[in-house]
Amino acid sequence: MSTLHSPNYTASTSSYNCCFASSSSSSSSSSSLFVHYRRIGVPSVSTTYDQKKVSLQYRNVVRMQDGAVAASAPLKTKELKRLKDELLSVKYPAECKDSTGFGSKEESTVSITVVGASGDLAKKKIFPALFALFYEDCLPKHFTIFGYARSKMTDAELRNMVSKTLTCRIDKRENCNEKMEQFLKRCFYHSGQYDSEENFAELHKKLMEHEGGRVSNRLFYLSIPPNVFIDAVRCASLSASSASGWTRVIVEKPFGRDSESSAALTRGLKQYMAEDQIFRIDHYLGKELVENLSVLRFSNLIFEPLWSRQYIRNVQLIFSEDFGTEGRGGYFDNYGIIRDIMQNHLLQILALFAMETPVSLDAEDIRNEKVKVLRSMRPLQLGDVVIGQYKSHTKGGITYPAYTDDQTVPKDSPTPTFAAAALFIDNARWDGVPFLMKAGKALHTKRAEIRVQFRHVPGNLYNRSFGTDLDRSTNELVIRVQPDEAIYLKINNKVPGLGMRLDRSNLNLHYAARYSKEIPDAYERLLLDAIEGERRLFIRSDELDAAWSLFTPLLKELEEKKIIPEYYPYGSRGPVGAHYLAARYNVQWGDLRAERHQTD
Ligand SMILES: NC(=O)C1=CN([C@@H]2O[C@H](COP(=O)(O)OP(=O)(O)OC[C@H]3O[C@@H](n4cnc5c(N)ncnc54)[C@H](OP(=O)(O)O)[C@@H]3O)[C@@H](O)[C@H]2O)C=CC1
Ligand SMILES: O=C1O[C@H](COP(=O)(O)O)[C@@H](O)[C@H](O)[C@H]1O
Repeated sequence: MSTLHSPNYTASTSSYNCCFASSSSSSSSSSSLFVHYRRIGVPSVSTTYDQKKVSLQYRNVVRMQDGAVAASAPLKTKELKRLKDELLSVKYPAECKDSTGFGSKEESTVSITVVGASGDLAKKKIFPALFALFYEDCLPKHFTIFGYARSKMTDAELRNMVSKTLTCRIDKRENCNEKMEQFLKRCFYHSGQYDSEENFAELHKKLMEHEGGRVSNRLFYLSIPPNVFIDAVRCASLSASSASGWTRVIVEKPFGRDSESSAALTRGLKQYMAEDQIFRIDHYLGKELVENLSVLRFSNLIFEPLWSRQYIRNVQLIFSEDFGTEGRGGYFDNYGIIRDIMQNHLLQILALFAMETPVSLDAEDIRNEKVKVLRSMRPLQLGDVVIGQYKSHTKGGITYPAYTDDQTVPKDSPTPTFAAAALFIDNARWDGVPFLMKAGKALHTKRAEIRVQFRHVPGNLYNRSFGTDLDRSTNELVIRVQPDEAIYLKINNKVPGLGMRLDRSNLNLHYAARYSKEIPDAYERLLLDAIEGERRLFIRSDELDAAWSLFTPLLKELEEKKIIPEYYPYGSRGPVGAHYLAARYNVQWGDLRAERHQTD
């Protein structure tokens, strides 16, 4: 057993505590080393961490589950010392990356303006994500946050509003209140119109005061309705751009309603900003398990060889919410579930799932592959789509509203709140494999997952043991994006005992059990990436065009033919038509099958 001694490496040059354990004593010629270092709160955004260097030089150094580093193979004392020195000179990145985007750390500053700061998204997601980044020391030393909206508010009122939605990580609550106060002191407010260059010029003046003559980098987060996107970008660009550093804009969806309006929006934005200044956000790309999709595929030998029509029978992308459009009916009625979820979140996941191996992890290489796969897809056919809308339902004495009970929704609205669709990728890898999507509001459960159903084992010796439902014997890989993140693979195994009975079990990577760390919110990752100029998780304009060309003809047809949605009760499993659609491709929805068979 290793003994643990902690030389408490908190020298001023190091931001980490280290502890070393040796198998005998530290003076022995051969020791095993256990190094655990933990950040102690010094901002590390400009530190560098060369993991490659460490792993090349010390092949027996491995990263552990909680970010610790361990070297369990015996090391010579000289090596041990060299490793110690090396590790102390290398800074651990925590969850933050190199700050190359910030310019020289001491000289530059980042100003983040949340345009539409009085709104729902700003309160619910953007300010909490910025606070989480601050809490994790991921923001640069010099930063300022401005809220901008038409509502009249003082700085104190903004801080009061923002403070109501801030929370600290549940796994690390040290100095929580203190950190919140420090954060709120860096938040300010300016009231103005979205189309007023004059009002943005006033904002510019205030930003300059806070920037104090440093190189200024400016990020505008457009958390406003799409009809004012271009006005706000024009004013920000003409009156509040940085003269010395970068200026970037994060644009929230919806990016148009169809190919034409999306192209018009892109043209409008590009009048004032270059493509590399525009960060189109799809927050599903920032979710932990969506980020992990490429790691799973490209860093495990066992998956990639199976990742094609040869072994995969169908892929299912499932999104469901157990609440309706409450409060957002006005927005939703103009878009519907296909535009709200399928054309962006689910399609983005599909592209990452199905793309070819990119040349590198560079943003452009990944986005090139995503565009290729989107362009290989067949536009959706009306016959391959089922739409639904939720109706009122009473359960346990509680009456849940119909979609059209919302005051902001017309009584006769045909807008779908549910849709299921079969999509196809006409390329060599995926020819003939149905990709089934299902998205709905006011269903019985909240979940987002990817289900990969594999083919039957040819000539399976154990077929007799499975009874009549042979589909139950096929392997299924489930990537549960939320809630309760997990990746599990269903396999067949023998029930222990003298007989020969088969069972189905899950090989399960359950995140909560495996990692004690709280999973960051998608907006944290994406905001940090935008600050750092990392575009990998943002949508490029040609990707957007390709995505819209798949859905626009269908959306037009649905609207022109005034297709009536199939009604389903609030809190149900959705329209039965979705089952017929799946059955046409010889598929059973994995989520519903899982509910029928507890072990699935
Ligand atoms: N809320 C959410 O969960 C999500 C939102 N989005 C997108 O993010 C953006 C912001 O969403 P959200 O915060 O919900 O939007 P809100 O409707 O809350 O609008 C944000 C702010 O914009 C201003 N505003 C509202 N309506 C108008 C209007 N007609 N003309 C000009 N200004 C207006 C208001 O500020 P003031 O009156 O003070 O100027 C409001 O506080 C939208 O594009 C939305 O589609 C995307 C994903 C999820
Ligand atoms: O973009 C949107 O996403 C949310 C769901 O996001 P999640 O992170 O909570 O899963 C959805 O409710 C909303 O309608 C849609 O606009």
